Amino acid sequence: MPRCSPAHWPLLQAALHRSRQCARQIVASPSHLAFSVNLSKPLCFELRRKSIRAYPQRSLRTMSIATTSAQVGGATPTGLAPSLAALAAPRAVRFISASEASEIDAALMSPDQHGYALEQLMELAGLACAQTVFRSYPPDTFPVILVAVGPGNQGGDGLVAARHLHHFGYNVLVWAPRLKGDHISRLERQLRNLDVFFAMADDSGFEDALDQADVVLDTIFGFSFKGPPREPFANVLKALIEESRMEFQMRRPCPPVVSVDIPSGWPSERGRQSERFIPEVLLSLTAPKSGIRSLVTGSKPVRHFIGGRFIPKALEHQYALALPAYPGDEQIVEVTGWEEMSLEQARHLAQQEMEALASAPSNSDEVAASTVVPAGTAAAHLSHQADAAQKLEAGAVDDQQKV
Ligand SMILES: NC(=O)C1=CN([C@@H]2O[C@H](COP(=O)(O)OP(=O)(O)OC[C@H]3O[C@@H](n4cnc5c(N)ncnc54)[C@H](OP(=O)(O)O)[C@@H]3O)[C@@H](O)[C@H]2O)[C@H](O)CC1
Repeated sequence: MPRCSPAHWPLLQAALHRSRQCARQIVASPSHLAFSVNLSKPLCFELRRKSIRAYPQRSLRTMSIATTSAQVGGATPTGLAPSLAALAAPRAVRFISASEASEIDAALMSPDQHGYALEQLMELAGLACAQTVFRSYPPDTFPVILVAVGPGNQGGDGLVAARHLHHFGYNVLVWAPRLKGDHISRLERQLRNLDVFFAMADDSGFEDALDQADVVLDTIFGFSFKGPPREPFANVLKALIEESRMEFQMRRPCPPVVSVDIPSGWPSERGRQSERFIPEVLLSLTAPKSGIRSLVTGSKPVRHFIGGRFIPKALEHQYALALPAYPGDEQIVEVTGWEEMSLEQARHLAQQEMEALASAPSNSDEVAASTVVPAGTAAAHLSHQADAAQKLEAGAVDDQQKV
């Protein structure tokens, strides 16, 4: 097994980065580090005194590097491992169908499987919505937000988001014509106690609020929308459809819209272009849905985030979700312009991660000290590590790198 010195780490990072390979699942202990690489193009690494050579090798499955904390310059392996994963994450997402999304929700909320309560997931989903708005349209430039709330769970996400957005410093207007159920009433109560403004629950209430808004959070319908829109939502959706927007633009430019999972009114799998409005930003909860493929990929993708940081690794593997790494403590990760990953590729990746996990150190001391670091905990170090790797790529990683 090769020995690794501190000088090798940036080179290894650069090699992974350059070859766009994926170090997905990392197992680290004070004395051992192992990670799997994306087997679409397996790599072997040869460590040299001052450089590292990477070359394709068919049979290689998991690379192991023996090291010690002393050898990595005092940095903890858990600190190093995530930066590798983040640097090398693949820039592709897998799209799931509406029925897969419902199945995943059911598994998350089954007491016998993952045990979540809907309210917990809604809270995290709503926080992700609020973070997406804040990241895309900060309140110093876009102080007034209209949150359009629908009758299902996505409407609940919207009410949670409205509360967070209030605390983030926005002036929040809520349009919510059909609030029902105990939990939804509690969320409404929380907002009313914060003096959040509720617009009249009809078309004119929506249009007045739209007139004042600098940005709109569209949480009317998610992946359970079916058939032609029914009142009281039909006219409001018309107002958001592009042609109606143009009329509106004669009075004032239409505010940008942030949609969740799928723009409201879009059929979740396919549908006519004329029935759609185009949001500026899309947040996919859990994983992108197949209905938004054309919106977020190709030559003119809208800004795209993934949120809903609550998927256990086992579930991610079961559905081959191939989720990207979330940076640090954030609830969203930006994936704008990422292309589609096929189901086959995603399954392959899931298989590799499971193998990497299975090949974790088995020695009892090591197991006790080891930490399984999912790629999702990785990217806190992303930007400065990426800069460092780019510089290294330009200079230190020389012609010895053959990939
Ligand atoms: N795991 C996660 O990522 C989570 C995501 N969440 C969010 O939940 C939605 C899906 O929630 P769901 O309640 O299943 O569905 P919707 O929010 O899309 O709305 C269903 C309601 O919409 C009504 N509906 C459906 N079609 C129409 C229509 N054509 N016209 C009018 N109204 C319509 C439907 O009414 P029915 O009478 O048909 O029952 C429902 O009332 C997901 O997208 C995420 O945003 C969860 O919050 C947490 C987990």
